[in-house]
Amino acid sequence: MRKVVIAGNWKMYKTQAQALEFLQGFMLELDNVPEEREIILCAPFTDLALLSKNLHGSRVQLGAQNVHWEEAGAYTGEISGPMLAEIGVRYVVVGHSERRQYFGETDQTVNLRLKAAQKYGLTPILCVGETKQQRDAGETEILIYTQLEKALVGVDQEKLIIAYEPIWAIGTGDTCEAKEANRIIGLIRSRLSNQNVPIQYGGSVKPTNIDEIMAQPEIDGALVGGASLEPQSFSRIVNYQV
Ligand SMILES: O=C(CO)COP(=O)(O)O
Repeated sequence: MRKVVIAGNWKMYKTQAQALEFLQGFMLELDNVPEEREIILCAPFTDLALLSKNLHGSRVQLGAQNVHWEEAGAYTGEISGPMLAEIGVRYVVVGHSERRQYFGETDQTVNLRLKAAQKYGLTPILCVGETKQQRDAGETEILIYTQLEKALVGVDQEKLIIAYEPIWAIGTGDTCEAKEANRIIGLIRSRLSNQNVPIQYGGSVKPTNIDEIMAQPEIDGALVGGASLEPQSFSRIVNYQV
């Protein structure tokens, strides 16, 4: 059985005060969420220790948005797996398109980060997805296969989540049709050796489209940006109706 995993990616939003305010509203809305749904908040580094304390004993797990491949070293501005694990972080987003686009992330560095995450006990959420230009050129499948192949060399598929995030659907309100997301996610699964890897959809997931997305047989969850910032909208998403 594949696990359902709903993760919020807060990106570069929320001071500690704002993170606490979010929890006050959000935690009240989880009572009816079926137990088998994994709920993760991927927060900025400065929020993680505080969130860890406040989420202790709750069902909400903590994720980071990046991890370096070395245990320690002269890497100004980076963060290591042991630093994250020590404060209770369990997941980490790796290879998000914003990191690839603005911070020079490549399939090779994605691969290094995935292996490091696993080495230090974190479950990585690997993001893959095409640009509008690549989609229009009919290159979606080959691009995703290449991203997967290069990212997954030496990676343990027992401790992995994948998120299909078409770049043209991120932050645009332009969601990928649920059926098309389902098709691509099926193709991603066909390239994996472990058929139990949860595969999420990400890109303009909202309270208004989550039910249709989660109704798709191949889609195991969502990676949610903007709509994870408000307690009401993210709680509606984790409370999706089947
Ligand atoms: O990038 C995303 C999640 O990682 C998606 O962002 P939006 O939900 O804001 O489109």
